[in-house]
Amino acid sequence: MARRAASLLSHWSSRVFSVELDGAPTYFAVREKRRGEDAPRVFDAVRRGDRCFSVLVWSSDRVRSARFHAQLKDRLLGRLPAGCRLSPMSSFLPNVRDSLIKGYFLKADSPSSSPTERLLRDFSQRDPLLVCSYLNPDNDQVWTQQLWPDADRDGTPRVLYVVPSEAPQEHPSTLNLINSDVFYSFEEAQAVLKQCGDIIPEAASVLELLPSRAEARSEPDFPVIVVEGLDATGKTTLTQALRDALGAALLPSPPRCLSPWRARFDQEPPLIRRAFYALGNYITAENMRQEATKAPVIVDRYWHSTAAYAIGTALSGPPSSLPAEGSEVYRWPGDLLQPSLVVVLTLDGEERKRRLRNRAQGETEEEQQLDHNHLFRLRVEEAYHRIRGPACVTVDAGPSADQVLQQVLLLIRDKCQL
Ligand SMILES: Nc1nc2c(ncn2[C@H]2C[C@H](O)[C@@H](COP(=O)(O)OP(=O)(O)OP(=O)(O)O)O2)c(=O)[nH]1
Ligand SMILES: Nc1ncnc2c1ncn2[C@@H]1O[C@H](COP(=O)(O)OP(=O)(O)O)[C@@H](O)[C@H]1O
Repeated sequence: MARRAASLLSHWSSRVFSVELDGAPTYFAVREKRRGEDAPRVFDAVRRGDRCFSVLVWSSDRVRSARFHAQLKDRLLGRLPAGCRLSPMSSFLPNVRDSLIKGYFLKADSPSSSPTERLLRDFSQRDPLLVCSYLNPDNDQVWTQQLWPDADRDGTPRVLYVVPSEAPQEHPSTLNLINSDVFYSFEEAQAVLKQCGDIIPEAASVLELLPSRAEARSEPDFPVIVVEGLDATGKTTLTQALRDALGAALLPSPPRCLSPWRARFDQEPPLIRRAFYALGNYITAENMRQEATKAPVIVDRYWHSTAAYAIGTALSGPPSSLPAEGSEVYRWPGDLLQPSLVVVLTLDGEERKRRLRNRAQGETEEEQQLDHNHLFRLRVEEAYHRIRGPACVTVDAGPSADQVLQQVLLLIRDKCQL
């Protein structure tokens, strides 16, 4: 830990800091020498003399960091003076994957800010946090950053000058998705749940249900068809009708064997939650392989949902903030069985809302988000269409249930020679 801390701090002035203001990232860096540039945008709304701070989560244990970061905002808001405003913040070394650390930038409630400062000192001594204070000592455009503890080993304060920084080509939260929001191998996802063993007892039960290893290759005798789409697009209706029309096996995802623990893992931060869903897909793949020796197989959600919801959740802003088409983020895991056909149902927003209202069952927290957060829904929809892997066909789910069924049956006959 000490070695990684030393490495983290030794590259500190090479880092870029990103603070989200009204949903848009602004950037700054820190330099040893004072340069007469304008103050970075993040200080625009700060009155002269106000104090600002940043709180970044850092621990050599990524599960501990993920869980601490998930609780950090509530912990800060629960104890900071009411006037403090938190903005999501991250810091990274340009083009260095796994260099991303996340937290919050906060503007103190008043120039005195001593209650805030006292609280942050208390936090920084107990928790896996890197705390910085920001000052503009001469009341001019120049701001300084002071990384706590206040001084280097030889006792001199480690004061750096804050300068504007260019936006990176790709925001590192994009590359950070890989194997922390979206998992591209059985082992990577399994490793996260193994790391959770001492804090989430249910992880052991899930690990016991996993296949001994992931086996992508398979020449099933019968086709495997996955139906994907946002909530209330008609997946359940269509998959049940396809099962009856084709005499097929119908597999849910996550698989039924994980149902007892789904709600428990839905409470966890993305790193853990997405590893859980990713492992569910590997169990479903085993079930597909077995069932496809006897009859066609229909699956309600699979890898597309896992990846699209993870990407849509991890990033913010409009679909243009997603990684470009062709990015490695959209690749299919090399060890995950590919279905014969993926049908993605699309539906007009108002009709989807109407169907959602008509549907008896409740909504998951993510389904509610889909409705309240228009941009989240657009990001998920766009991610669905950028994912590469098996043949993926978009079907308009607007017509009647029977018309959609007939259209998909024609597709299956055409693509799967069934
Ligand atoms: N099945 C599945 N759902 C995921 C995954 N990642 C996130 N989710 C979210 C998407 C939805 O908000 C919610 C859907 O859960 P289910 O598929 O069990 O429910 P259901 O099939 O009833 O969803 P639906 O509203 O019918 O599309 O879970 C994943 O990897 N698999
Ligand atoms: N093609 C369709 N036309 C009209 N209503 C539909 C159609 N398909 C499904 N529905 C209705 O819309 C609601 C959501 O359908 P459902 O199959 O549960 O979607 P999903 O599984 O994607 O959430 C249900 O009340 C269902 O009866």
